[in-house]
Amino acid sequence: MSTPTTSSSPVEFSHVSKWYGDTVALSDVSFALRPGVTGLLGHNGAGKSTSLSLLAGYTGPSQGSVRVLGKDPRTDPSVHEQLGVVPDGDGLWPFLTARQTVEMLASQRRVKDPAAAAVTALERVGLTGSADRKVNGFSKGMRQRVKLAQALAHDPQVLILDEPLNGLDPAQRRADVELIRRLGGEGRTVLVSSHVLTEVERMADRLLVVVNGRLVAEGTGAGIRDLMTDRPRSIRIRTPAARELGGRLLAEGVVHGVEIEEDVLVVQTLQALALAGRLPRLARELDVLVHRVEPQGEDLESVFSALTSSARGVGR
Ligand SMILES: Nc1ncnc2c1ncn2[C@@H]1O[C@H](COP(=O)(O)OP(=O)(O)OP(=O)(O)O)[C@@H](O)[C@H]1O
Repeated sequence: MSTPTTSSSPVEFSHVSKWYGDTVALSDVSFALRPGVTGLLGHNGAGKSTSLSLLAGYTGPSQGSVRVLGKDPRTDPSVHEQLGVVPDGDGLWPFLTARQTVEMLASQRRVKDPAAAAVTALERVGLTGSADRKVNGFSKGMRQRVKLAQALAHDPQVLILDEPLNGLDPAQRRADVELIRRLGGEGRTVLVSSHVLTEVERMADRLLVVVNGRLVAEGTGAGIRDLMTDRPRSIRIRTPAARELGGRLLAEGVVHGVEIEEDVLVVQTLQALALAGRLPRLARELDVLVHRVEPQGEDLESVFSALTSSARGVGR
């Protein structure tokens, strides 16, 4: 990886809007990335792929400006010598081997020794043993790895990864989360999109949250979660002492509603963090077991609708 060529942020979106006919995919989005991993979090159709396509130069903004290493990725092809992209779609040639696929891209990126670059990149993604097999017979997870190796082959300073964990099994996910973290730790600027909060949190130190084409929040995973703590939540607690615990939590005012179904206590609270602190202490005081605590409705839609209403003006 060569030294940064610009003193400003490696990646900048400035008042970017993008529309397709009547569809507004992005509306007045501004952010600047720094080295390390940033997560772009959003529900389906939020505008993640559009943002990444703009950064990759696949399309241009309707308004505003996009800069990668100070250059316009749409009009300045030299950006691609320092930019690696894992796109949303597959786009791999089925009749080429993994090695040929990666070498081909490395040549296009004017790498001095494409064969050596392919060896290194395939090793980084754990595909050395399958390097000479045709991509055609690869699983979804292996294909994702080939795409990642392609993106890494020219040792780029900036990496744009569109949902790179899609289609991977849990072990592959863990390995790729580690790899992506290491890439950020090496000083690269990595933007990785996802619609799963817990997943993107593990990869990224910083998150950008897009909802319906707008950037509604940015910050650490913990900071984003904090934005949600004062919203109503429903939490399911599996315990043989559901009645006893529910009564105490209600009496103490930590929850404002309880429902009991055999050994399951479902509580309504506006103070999820206070509850998280109080519950284990209360269980010890009452000498009762708590087997499992799980928030309900923690799907991204509910997170996002909470963020949209509470995070306006935060980080914008
Ligand atoms: N080429 C296109 N033509 C027309 N509309 C488009 C096009 N690309 C995206 N859109 C629309 O723009 C909006 C944002 O789409 P985008 O693909 O960026 O979202 P996303 O967050 O990546 O979603 P997903 O997770 O489903 O890929 C959507 O309403 C989508 O239908």
